[in-house]
Amino acid sequence: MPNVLVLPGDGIGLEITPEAVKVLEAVLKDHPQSLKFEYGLIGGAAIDVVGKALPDATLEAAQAADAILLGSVGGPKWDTLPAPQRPELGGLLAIRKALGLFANIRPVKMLPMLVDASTLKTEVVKNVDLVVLRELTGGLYFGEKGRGTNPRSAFDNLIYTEEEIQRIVELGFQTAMKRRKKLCSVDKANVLESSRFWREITLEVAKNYPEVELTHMYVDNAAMQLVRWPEQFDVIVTENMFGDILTDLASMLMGSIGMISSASLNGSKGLYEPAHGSAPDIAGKNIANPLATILSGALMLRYSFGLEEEAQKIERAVEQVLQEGYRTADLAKPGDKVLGTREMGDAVVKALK
Ligand SMILES: NC(=O)c1ccc[n+]([C@@H]2O[C@H](COP(=O)([O-])OP(=O)(O)OC[C@H]3O[C@@H](n4cnc5c(N)ncnc54)[C@H](O)[C@@H]3O)[C@@H](O)[C@H]2O)c1
Ligand SMILES: CC(C)[C@H](C(=O)O)[C@@H](O)C(=O)O
Ligand SMILES: [Mg+2]
Repeated sequence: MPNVLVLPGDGIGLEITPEAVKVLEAVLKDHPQSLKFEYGLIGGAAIDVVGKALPDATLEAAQAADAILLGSVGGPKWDTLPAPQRPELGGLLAIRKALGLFANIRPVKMLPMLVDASTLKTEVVKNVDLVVLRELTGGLYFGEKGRGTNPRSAFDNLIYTEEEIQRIVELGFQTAMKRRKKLCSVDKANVLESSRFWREITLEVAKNYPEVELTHMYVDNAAMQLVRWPEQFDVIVTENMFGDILTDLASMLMGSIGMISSASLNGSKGLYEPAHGSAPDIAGKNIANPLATILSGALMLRYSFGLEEEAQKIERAVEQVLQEGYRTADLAKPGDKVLGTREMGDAVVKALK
């Protein structure tokens, strides 16, 4: 039986991962393919218990697992630690790098019943259906960093190799081929040498995909265009930090940061997590939106286990619950039926039936 390593992490990670597990168990009940869930520590929770954000036992379990479900890491309690030991660098970035999870897929699709929840006008968001492919194991996050020779200065190096660019851009073209055949590569080639190189490699890869319409866009313009006319995008491929920022922005097209799921892939293994963080401001109150994590569970069934039908069942159940007017607080408008984190998980399970 395939096993899934569940890493709840910190803050609302502890509240949202059980809801995704609950939904995965429910959708696979009576199914010939069942999953075994194992649990591990990551982030601040791991620092507190074993003194390390990515314990060896967690990494070994992740290497052995067929897929990983992660909540979120970080919080004020660990903010004063030196950067490499913090939950973010020492935990999350470390596991992404160790498993070579270079491709982060973040779908941004407007659900019709959430059009009203968006802060943008209906006509701007109603047809949004795009996917961001974020390079996840290179760039600024992983370059050499530190204090300069003048200790009152600091630096972070942004380096991309040909291979790192090629493989994510290649996936961008392959993804576009299965969709509307439009790929927008986002960079800052008017300033950054790494972006000029990114563009050069992208143009080389493009020769193998003549059917795909390739455009290049500077990241500042891309941020503006995502708000102005998001429908123009089909597949966006971009480097690590630009993808981080643009996907938080894009989540609001769907009404909430609590709606954006993600899959981080290396070609054989997948780690699935919501794009949002540990939300210390609402942690422990049973008000966080678990849908991004539940939808990440659907991505797990799709990408790691080939269970497309079951993945769609989860997606349809989420839509049904929202269609019935149920909302977590982040999505709620006056008159909506507001559910807590657990109750939203229960509602999705019920809608599966
Ligand atoms: N993948 C991750 O584990 C991840 C991602 C982003 C941030 N972080 C970490 O999380 C901590 C908090 O960071 P932040 O505040 O900048 O970002 P955040 O995403 O945790 O929260 C930003 C805002 O969105 C809200 N929010 C986030 N998820 C929500 C959900 N599911 N339902 C309802 N509201 C939600 C929060 O309440 C907060 O107001 C930091 O330590 C940061 O490093 C971790
Ligand atoms: C917590 C942080 C390191 C992480 C990132 O920037 O990759 C998060 O913001 C994300 O989007 O997954
Ligand atoms: Mg982020």
